[in-house]
Amino acid sequence: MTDEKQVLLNCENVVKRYGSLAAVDGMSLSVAAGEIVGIGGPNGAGKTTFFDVITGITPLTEGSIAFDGHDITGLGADRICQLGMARTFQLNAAFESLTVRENIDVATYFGRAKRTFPGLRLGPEAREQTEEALAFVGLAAKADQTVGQLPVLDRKLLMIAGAIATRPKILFLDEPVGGLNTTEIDLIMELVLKLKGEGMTVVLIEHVMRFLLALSSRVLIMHHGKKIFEGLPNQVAEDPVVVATYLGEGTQKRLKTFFAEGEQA
Ligand SMILES: Nc1ncnc2c1ncn2[C@@H]1O[C@H](COP(=O)(O)OP(=O)(O)OP(=O)(O)O)[C@@H](O)[C@H]1O
Repeated sequence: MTDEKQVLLNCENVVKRYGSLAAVDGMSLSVAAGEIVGIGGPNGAGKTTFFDVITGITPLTEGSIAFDGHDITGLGADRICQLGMARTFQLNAAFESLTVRENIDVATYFGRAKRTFPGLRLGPEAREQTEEALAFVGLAAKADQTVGQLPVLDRKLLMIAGAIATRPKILFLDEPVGGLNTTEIDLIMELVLKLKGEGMTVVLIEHVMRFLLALSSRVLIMHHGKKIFEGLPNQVAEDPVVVATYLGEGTQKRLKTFFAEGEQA
């Protein structure tokens, strides 16, 4: 569990209602600096909505969120980003007709408290943020390509680049490997480990359990807007409620083998 002194993010009893539907229904989560926390759960469990509420994309209905010494409950996404929180999206969101570099420039600009209006002008420090992010994810050689031409892997890398260009203290990744093949999944895994190596705190949502469980130091499983499990990665497949509502027996068996082989290695 997290040490009180190191807590970077603290969500308490967060509720998000859409009409009569409680998409997030009393979620609490503490994340310590340097942790990788994984969130899983069936489709429609409320995982993305929980990210949306934390990152200020949509206002919460009830509860409170503290981040890095600030009460961020009710703040907008730009202000929250400027305080050091960045995210990627499940869909490959990008400005299709802009180049890779221009897309990251937009993110860099969004993350800066001091913006130069009018127009999207970046000073030398902001330029450096964009170039660093490009290099970090390995997209520097494609910086001048139009995003519309990029394959799925590069689009995923682009979103991560945009997020880290804002120099966040915490990074939220929403299904960073959805739609990728095994080699590509491994590449993103390496990238997340590289970020962790640099001290980044990460919260990630993923259905690819191998990815989720290998990277996370702690895992939460959501169902109907609620947390139904919180524990170590190797405990997930042991939990009867998680197996019944999410994993199924086939995945449970595969995951048990995965951890047994890991222990032998
Ligand atoms: N803007 C919205 N308006 C109304 N209902 C919404 C809205 N956004 C999400 N929901 C509903 O909230 C519930 C949770 O959706 P959410 O996308 O957060 O789930 P999820 O766990 O991320 O699912 P997935 O794994 O499929 O991405 C769903 O029933 C969804 O239809």
